Amino acid sequence: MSELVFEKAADERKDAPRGQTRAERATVRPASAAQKSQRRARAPKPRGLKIAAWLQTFAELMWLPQAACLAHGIGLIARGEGVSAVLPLAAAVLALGFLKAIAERAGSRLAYRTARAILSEKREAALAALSRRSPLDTSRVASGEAASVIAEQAEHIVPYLARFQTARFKATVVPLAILAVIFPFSWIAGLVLLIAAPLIPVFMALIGWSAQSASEKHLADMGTLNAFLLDRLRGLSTIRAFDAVDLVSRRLTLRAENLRRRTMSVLRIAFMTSAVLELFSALGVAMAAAYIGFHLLGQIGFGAWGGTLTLSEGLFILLLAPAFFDPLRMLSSVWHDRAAGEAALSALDKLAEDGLSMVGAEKEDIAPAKASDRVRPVSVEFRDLGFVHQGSRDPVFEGFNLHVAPGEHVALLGPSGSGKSTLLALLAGLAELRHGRILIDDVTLDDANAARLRTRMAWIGQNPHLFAGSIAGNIRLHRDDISRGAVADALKLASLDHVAEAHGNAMVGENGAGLSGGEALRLTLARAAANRAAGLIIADEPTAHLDHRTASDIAEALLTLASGRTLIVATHDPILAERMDRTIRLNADFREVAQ
Ligand SMILES: Nc1ncnc2c1ncn2[C@@H]1O[C@H](COP(=O)(O)OP(=O)(O)OP(=O)(O)O)[C@@H](O)[C@H]1O
Repeated sequence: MSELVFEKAADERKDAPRGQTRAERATVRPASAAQKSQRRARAPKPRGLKIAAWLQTFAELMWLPQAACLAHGIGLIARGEGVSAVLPLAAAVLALGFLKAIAERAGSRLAYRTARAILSEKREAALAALSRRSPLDTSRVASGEAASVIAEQAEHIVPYLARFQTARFKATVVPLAILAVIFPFSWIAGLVLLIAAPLIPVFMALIGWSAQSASEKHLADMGTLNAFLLDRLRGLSTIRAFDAVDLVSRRLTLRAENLRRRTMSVLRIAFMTSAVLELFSALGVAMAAAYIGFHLLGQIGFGAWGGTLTLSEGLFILLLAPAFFDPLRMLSSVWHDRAAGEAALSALDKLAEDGLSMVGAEKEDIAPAKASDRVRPVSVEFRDLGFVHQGSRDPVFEGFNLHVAPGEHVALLGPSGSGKSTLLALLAGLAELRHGRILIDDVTLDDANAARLRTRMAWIGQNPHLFAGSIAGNIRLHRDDISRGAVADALKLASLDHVAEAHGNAMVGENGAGLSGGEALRLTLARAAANRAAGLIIADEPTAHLDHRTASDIAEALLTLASGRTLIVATHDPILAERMDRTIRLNADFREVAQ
């Protein structure tokens, strides 16, 4: 039944609002304050990230004992001690360095692995939600937009989780630990750092507000440009046919220029953030160094709790001062990961939301039909059917009844909008009924049975979506259980074997480029034929937009395919309808059925 979903997805373009395709709309829009706080609440913090943050913080803290050993060693050398006194300290510095490197590496690996696992989970959830959604759901995200979010923007989550979250934790713990170590030696050096430090977050927050909005606008523009490109590439032949290539390329240039300006403003803010940070950290370190220098020279006597700092103590403070600012500098360098990461998380979460679901969408892991399965025609019954489209007030069906016997071939006729396609979609379980039941071989099409029943159906759509690839690949559609022989039989049945031979291993282009309209339809017939267990063929206007000769060829192939199977076909074609066992005429008021 997967082909049914694929083909309906291709029809989604007609659901886009007028004047602007959904693909054209921005993928990530600047968020309101409420949305932002919601997002922050959603940022995942699993155990792996917490452990990674602790490991990296531990690695950073290793500098404290290293600095102590270095300062003490230099103090010993200054006092004229021999190399033997310094050697154990040098060994300790080396050993601590190893420990630091190991902890740093383990922390980074764990952080990246966890972030990638979260990304995969989020991607899977988004894809699962998309596959559960009914093709009738008009609020479904456009394919271009979904592809851009899942494939490209989602990658921003990794640096956000792996770098920003751990950097933030380090920036909270490490400066406090360093202050706690410096204060017992000199309250004045601690005070200098304590005063310089908060200025950094304050300035970063001030700059961060504009950075956040600039980043979001940048991402939104990137999404719009992606969606615009994808949409226009898909419609390239239409653009050429209407001689609009120049106009479209001018619009593209305009959008690219907008994106360039946005990128520059994000970069400007990024440079400003790091300049401010460097300034304050340099000032902080310089002031601490000036105090220590003058204190050691005896020019400033206070600030060491009434005592005097030794050379080792002074050096120790001097070595720690830059390390005090390091985590803050790191945090600023990954500051921009946050905006992009949170926007990507929110876009993925939006995709993972459930909309109008197919019946039994949760149970898609049903074993496919085996080659040995024999085709068995099925009976179909619509009993007191009531259905209203999402967002619509007028019911399409109200008290509709119809029985189709096993092996019967039925045509649904009726004016445009009378509900033919809707009836076929309901039969395939693409939407929940308002009331009534659909029985297939006396089994109710409900959440428990729909997935299994769908394996016994084959769908032939009006606008079959053909994927770029070989003809055989397009028939098989990743259904590995379909053998080469089955593909050859299906091609023969759809009278497509000579076309397949002529094509050889040549690829069919996107949307069936390289095949005629009739051949593309035959390919859909072959897809249905390859499903050996399909006892029910559902065909939605298979001969629409075809010339008389091709239409009659397709009708012939359809009848061959449907022999020994139940066939329900929606059509406007009286010649095709005539060849069916029975014709059902749906009235325009959607209620009555005339036979
Ligand atoms: N996804 C949808 N959401 C809301 N309303 C819909 C949706 N699809 C169809 N409709 C509406 O339901 C009614 C029946 O549409 P349907 O496509 O079933 O008619 P049809 O008989 O197949 O028409 P046609 O012969 O032109 O294909 C129409 O009024 C249509 O506007």
